[in-house]
Amino acid sequence: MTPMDKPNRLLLLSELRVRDTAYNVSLSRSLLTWKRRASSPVYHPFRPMSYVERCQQHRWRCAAVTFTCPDGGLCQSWVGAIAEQLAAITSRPRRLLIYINPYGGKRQGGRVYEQKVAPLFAQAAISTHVIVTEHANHARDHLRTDAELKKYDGVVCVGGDGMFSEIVHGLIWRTQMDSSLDPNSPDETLTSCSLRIGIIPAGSTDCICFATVGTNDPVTSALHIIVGDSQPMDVCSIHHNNTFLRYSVSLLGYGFYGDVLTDSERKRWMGPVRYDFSGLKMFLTHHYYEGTVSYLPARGVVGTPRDAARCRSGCVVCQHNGPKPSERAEKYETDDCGNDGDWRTIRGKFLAINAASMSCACPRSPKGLSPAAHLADGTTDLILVRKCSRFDFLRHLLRHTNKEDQFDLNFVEVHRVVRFRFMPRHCQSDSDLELDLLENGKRQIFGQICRDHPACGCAPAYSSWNCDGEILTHTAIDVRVHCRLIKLFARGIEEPQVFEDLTNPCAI
Ligand SMILES: CCCCCCCCCCCCC/C=C/[C@@H](O)[C@H](COP(=O)(O)O)NC(=O)CCCCC
Ligand SMILES: Nc1ncnc2c1ncn2[C@@H]1O[C@H](COP(=O)(O)OP(=O)(O)O)[C@@H](O)[C@H]1O
Ligand SMILES: [Ca+2]
Repeated sequence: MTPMDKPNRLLLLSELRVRDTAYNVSLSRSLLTWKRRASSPVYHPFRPMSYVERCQQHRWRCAAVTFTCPDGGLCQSWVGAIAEQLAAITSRPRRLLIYINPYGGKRQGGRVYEQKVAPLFAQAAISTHVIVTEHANHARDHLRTDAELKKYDGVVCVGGDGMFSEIVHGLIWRTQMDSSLDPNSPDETLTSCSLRIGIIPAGSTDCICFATVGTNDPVTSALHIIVGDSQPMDVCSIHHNNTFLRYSVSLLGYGFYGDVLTDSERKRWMGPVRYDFSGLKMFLTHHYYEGTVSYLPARGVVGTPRDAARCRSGCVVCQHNGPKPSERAEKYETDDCGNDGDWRTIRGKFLAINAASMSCACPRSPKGLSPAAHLADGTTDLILVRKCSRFDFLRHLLRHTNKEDQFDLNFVEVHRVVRFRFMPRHCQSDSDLELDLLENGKRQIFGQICRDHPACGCAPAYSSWNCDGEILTHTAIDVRVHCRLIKLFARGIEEPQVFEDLTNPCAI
């Protein structure tokens, strides 16, 4: 049962007991509730029943309750009715394909799964096929070609954002091949994946889990999978010269976040703390990059990146803007009869160019890179941080960790877009290239040396794109949002008031 569901028809209402305390217990379709009352006689025990209990900070736990009642027949009616209701819920997965990355985060993926998740899946009678990956892209390639997807109700990854990205790439690719679509065409309207994806967080940032559930807790994620939650999510496709490069669901970042990622990969032995070291180093290095950003603003959508409202469970903005706002991109281009359409262009020197297709909230930044971004509205928030002083950049970064608005600075701008392109300055045209050849050549040579010597002032001409934690091989890219291309076993972050009056909502 999701909090958005309407109250269901009442199926059973009885006075039952838990130990010596009497309760009015009611069962409606998939919702079991009990309220304390004063009462008496001899009671027959049911067998213990598991249910989901909400705890602090969006965590869920599995709890058990044993009811007793005065009459054996009534007891049977209750047990039968509950079993019948649970069997009737078709959204709950019965068979899952699970990939464990033993290499991500603190290298605890296997242990986390065996100790915290497998017992819950067994208790919920979910059958599993578990694959521990042996190398990078093992899960992606298995999903692309080998996996018998018809046998499963969902795919689960145990790992970080990089591991999730592998699953997304495998599933989207397979779905497009099955639909005879060409992933190399940036203008193709892609087919949404039917299988839902579950994330058991065991990586370094785990931003996709945090931003869709509200916490990075393996047990909570396992329970969202068991109750069969579903959260659609936007996906950006990234192309270079009509060649497909990658998909992105969270952060696509050039400049600061690209440099942090490139530097941190060399420090993977440090575990998740590598990002703090590389973050500090890249902040001190203070490289900026020149280039041109063009974008198509999102039109006809409700919501802006500066809204106070947040994307939460049952988000009305996502409901309003879906299901296919990404098609607006094509509409703009054709409406304007070959002109530039509604494309806007900005040239400049940037410390960071970030596209956040969701808030990108994570433990390092609980409100995220773009706090008002939406999971399933068909848009991405394009954040441009222009060249500024170190002090000002620090002010901007620190605002990711407190209540102040990180966009309320004169060197930062944010646009809600459906498509954008980036061209680094030195790729712009042959004449530009000739003019800059000498200078650029020097910079390239010194850039290599000077990465580790920020004081000498020589900056590299190019950064890399950080695409959900993976480094992109190209800098000039064409990015397009595909509305609701995938679905997660999640429901979005719940507002506290959603569950204050639903204390015992889900039987397992
Ligand atoms: C001086 C105070 C600085 C505070 C800056 C805080 C800003 C943090 C924003 C973090 C956004 C993270 C977006 C998520 C990116 C992940 O996809 C990616 C890979 O994750 P995983 O595979 O689980 O390792 N993580 C990163 O790129 C790390 C960025 C860290 C930046 C400091
Ligand atoms: N068995 C493996 N050995 C090495 N790398 C792997 C393996 N399985 C997956 N990977 C790769 O590990 C990288 C990091 O994975 P991820 O789960 O995101 O951890 P982290 O959050 O620590 O980056 C991803 O690029 C993924 O493709
Ligand atoms: Ca979005």
